[in-house]
Amino acid sequence: MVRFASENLRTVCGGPFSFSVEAGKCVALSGPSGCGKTLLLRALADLDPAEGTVALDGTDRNEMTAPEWRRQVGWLPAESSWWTDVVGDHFSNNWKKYFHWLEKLGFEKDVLNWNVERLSTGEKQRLALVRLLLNEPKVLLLDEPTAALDVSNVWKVEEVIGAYRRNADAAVVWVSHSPEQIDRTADCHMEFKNGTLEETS
Ligand SMILES: Nc1ncnc2c1ncn2[C@@H]1O[C@H](COP(=O)(O)OP(=O)(O)OP(=O)(O)O)[C@@H](O)[C@H]1O
Repeated sequence: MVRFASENLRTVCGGPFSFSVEAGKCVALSGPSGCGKTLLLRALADLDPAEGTVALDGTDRNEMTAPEWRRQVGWLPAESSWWTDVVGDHFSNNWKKYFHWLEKLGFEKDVLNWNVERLSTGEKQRLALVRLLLNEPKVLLLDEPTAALDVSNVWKVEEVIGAYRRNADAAVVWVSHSPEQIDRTADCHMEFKNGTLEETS
């Protein structure tokens, strides 16, 4: 089943971008710095205006409210935003159901009481991932989700995303600069070339 598809999408930086991701599959996107990867993810998440169409399970983005689209099409930015002082304030009430993800990523329950100011870049990155998964999105748009992490944490994050993908049958679009990571995680690899996307495998 095609879970997520874009057709002739154009951002300020390029296009047309046409690709689809089946339920439970992962498409990796790569390309040089500044080629427009983040802008494409933001357009897919309906955060920036863009020409063209994007559909989730056959339903066009314009047929849903923006909050509903963004809940189901979850965007993990390269740099996460935190809007209150305490970590736990950012987590939805179902955090207990998914506490094992926090544990898997090296945290104890106490992390919910931590002040956001003390978080390292890598801690923010891992916590922002769990925060996103708590919304149970059908699509994950991941912008370099392991960029700030050591090897051991890279593998843990890959495992959590892989487990979520399988369990939720989620479609994943994963921006990565690492060919090894793309080999480990993706079913298909698309590269930015001349302002658009070319499939490499
Ligand atoms: N709102 C905007 N209007 C016009 N140009 C923009 C806008 N936002 C970003 N850009 C430019 O578009 C280009 C692509 O930016 P983008 O953040 O998508 O790159 P990227 O491929 O994600 O890069 P990196 O790998 O460094 O994160 C950059 O040159 C950037 O300066």
